[in-house]
Amino acid sequence: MKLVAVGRMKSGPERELFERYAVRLRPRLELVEIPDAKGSVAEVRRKDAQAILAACGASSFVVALDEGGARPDSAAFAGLLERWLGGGRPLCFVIGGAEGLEASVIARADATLSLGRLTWPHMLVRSLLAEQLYRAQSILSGHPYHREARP
Ligand SMILES: C[S@@+](CC[C@H](N)C(=O)[O-])C[C@H]1O[C@@H](n2cnc3c(N)ncnc32)[C@H](O)[C@@H]1O
Repeated sequence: MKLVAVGRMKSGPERELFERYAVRLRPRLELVEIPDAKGSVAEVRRKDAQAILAACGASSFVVALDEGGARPDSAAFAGLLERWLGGGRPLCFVIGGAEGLEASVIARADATLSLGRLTWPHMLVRSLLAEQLYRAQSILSGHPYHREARP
């Protein structure tokens, strides 16, 4: 699995939180960071989009993290992840930068994923995604990390 994300994560609490979950993931999660682009909002989004889609590759199953995307609960996300991994195409998650994702990325994406309607800082989205991937993996393997306590 690959995570293509805009910006470089410095060492510190955000990186530690991401790595806490990322190191436990199987298959491994390869992080590909796209350097911040310069220019107008439209230019930044276009440059980001080109770099993101090139990093994912033409044959990948692309999942774009987007506030307006699909909102599965964690159990449903685990089911989706199982299906995506079993689909035979390289799986590539995508997180935009401060200016967000260009519409071309959403259009190219094979699936979208929302972490709720609130806007999260893009560096934090990496950690949230890594945690949900770990939770999904735990659900699929029957590991007690995920507790289904709601009635
Ligand atoms: C700071 S946000 C960009 C906000 C920007 N104004 C926009 O309209 O997209 C940076 C990236 O984090 C991700 N992101 C932020 N909040 C999210 C959420 N609630 N669900 C899914 N992805 C989110 C998206 O990939 C977004 O492109």
